Amino acid sequence: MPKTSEARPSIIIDDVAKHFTLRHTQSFKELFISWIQRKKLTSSFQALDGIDVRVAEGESVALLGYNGSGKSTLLKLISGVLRPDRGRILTRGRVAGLIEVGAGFHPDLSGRDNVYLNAAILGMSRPEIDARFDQIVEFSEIGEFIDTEVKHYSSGMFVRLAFSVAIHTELDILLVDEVLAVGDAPFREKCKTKIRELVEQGKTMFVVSHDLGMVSELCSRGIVIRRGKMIFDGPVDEAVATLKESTR
Ligand SMILES: Nc1ncnc2c1ncn2[C@@H]1O[C@H](COP(=O)(O)OP(=O)(O)OP(=O)(O)O)[C@@H](O)[C@H]1O
Repeated sequence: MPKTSEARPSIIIDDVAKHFTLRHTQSFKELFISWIQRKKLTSSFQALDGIDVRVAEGESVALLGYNGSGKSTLLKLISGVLRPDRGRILTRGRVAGLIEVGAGFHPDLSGRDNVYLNAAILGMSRPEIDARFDQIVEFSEIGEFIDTEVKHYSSGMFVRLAFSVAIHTELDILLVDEVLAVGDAPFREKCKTKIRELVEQGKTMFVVSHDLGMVSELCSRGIVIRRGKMIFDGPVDEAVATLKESTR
């Protein structure tokens, strides 16, 4: 599918800014001393500023940047977990976020129960989950551990199950934050294949990763963020080069 700006927009990010308030006290004593000394108890940190992005339906976009540049914050804004201070974010269709993977997982529940719980959170009905349950488990390769409480899972198993649930839901936009780094090599390959399939089906993909080889393979477009500002938006190879040339 040609990735032109004439395609229907899937995500519109319009002059978005987000700040966080940083606290500088821990205990009541510190709070009291700061108050006596008239020291500021908090400061404001601008995590994102003036972000303008339009993503067309079916585009796969890599979000690149060094640690703390604001990538996860932007994905959380797109998914609606956070709200921008300024600007607006519009998304078309259902957004499935692999952001804080397993955030909806309950450690004391079995893999099976967590599949039902998370798929329901992602908007699937009970009959839909019943129909896809075997596929979800098969893709995750959890096998006989599906009835074990997830607190006994390894971190890779946990991510595999969470990823599998998310990609088997009915989605239009998939937000992927670094999860692919956690699975082992065979699973990563399988995820890449699945992501390519989803892109071919016209789904929109926003991928955050430090694995530049992988994002170059999966994405056609790259956006580079440095200290909360967008410094590049264009072909993914040029985005990777821009990142490598830039400093934190
Ligand atoms: N809830 C919060 N409260 C205060 N500061 C925050 C909060 N969330 C993020 N930040 C700060 O905002 C900045 C951007 O964080 P973010 O997680 O978006 O970076 P990132 O580019 O995803 O980094 P990484 O590559 O390390 O995952 C960081 O300095 C972080 O400390």
